[in-house]
Amino acid sequence: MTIRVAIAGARGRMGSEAVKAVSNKEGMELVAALDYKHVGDSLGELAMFPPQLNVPIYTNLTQLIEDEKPDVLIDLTNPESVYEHTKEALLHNVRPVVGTTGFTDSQLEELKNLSENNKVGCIIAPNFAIGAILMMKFAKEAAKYLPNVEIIELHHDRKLDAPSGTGLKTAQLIAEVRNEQKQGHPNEKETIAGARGADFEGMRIHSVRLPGLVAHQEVIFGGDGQMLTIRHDSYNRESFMGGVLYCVEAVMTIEDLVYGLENLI
Ligand SMILES: NC(=O)C1=CN([C@@H]2O[C@H](COP(=O)(O)OP(=O)(O)OC[C@H]3O[C@@H](n4cnc5c(N)ncnc54)[C@H](O)[C@@H]3O)[C@@H](O)[C@H]2O)C=CC1
Ligand SMILES: O=C(O)C1=N[C@H](C(=O)O)C[C@H](O)C1
Repeated sequence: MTIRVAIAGARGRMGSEAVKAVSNKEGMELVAALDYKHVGDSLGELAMFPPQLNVPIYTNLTQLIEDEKPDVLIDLTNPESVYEHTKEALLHNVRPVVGTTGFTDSQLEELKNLSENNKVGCIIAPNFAIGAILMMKFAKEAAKYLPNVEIIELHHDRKLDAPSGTGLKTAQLIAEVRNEQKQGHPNEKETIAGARGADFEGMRIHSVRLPGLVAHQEVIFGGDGQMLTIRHDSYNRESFMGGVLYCVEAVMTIEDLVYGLENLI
């Protein structure tokens, strides 16, 4: 069976890479793109894609679903749009594979309920790169033995959300095995607000944004006379595509919402 795939955010940094990956994947057909420009055009009319890419661009998701009947919607848009897209897809029995970050806890909860009640599979993956998944798994394991930990995530300066979805997910996984604890000196004071980073159950998350970066993270553990650093680097967006294609296949086999690829591999 060929999986009919639509991509929201197809003109973006991740979306355009996903267009290439899905178009070249046997067993998948790219049937439509959603973006908020170029309605009625096909992707092949845009300079960034090969002219033979005859895939219609929609600006309205409901219309896209009605016309093109995708099995899967890959969302690579932005924190403002992703929740509505995912909900809309689930309500129309289209299975979302979501890479976009920036969900609130209540949005995740609501989508989980919707996915389970409608028995429509959904994968929300803050990071599709296998190395990043392993970094998170190893960090969770290390935190059982070294509970003093800080996260430094580093990204390109076009990124909208901070901390990154990966930084947040790493902190959530560590919190599953670590009791909440305040780190640093009990009387420490910030003389410039934010100097100690964001506080997640006493764990500090620091967000660096610079041109030249793609997506990088260090999880640093301190112990008596020792330090452990677990680091992952994505040097390009191809690094995420194996995970994207894996999720498109996997989402066809599940009937609930999976948050994080570490739950599937
Ligand atoms: N899960 C993962 O492994 C990864 C996730 N990301 C996430 O993917 C998202 C996209 O990242 P980039 O590609 O760097 O961003 P980008 O800004 O390059 O692309 C976003 C695209 O979405 C489109 N868009 C925005 N609102 C829309 C709407 N309402 N309807 C349709 N299209 C809309 C924009 O026109 C643009 O083409 C971000 O949330 C980022 O954090 C990025 C890299 C890896
Ligand atoms: O915006 C990005 O680029 C990335 N976003 C995701 C995140 O917020 O963790 C995944 C990856 O780090 C790249």
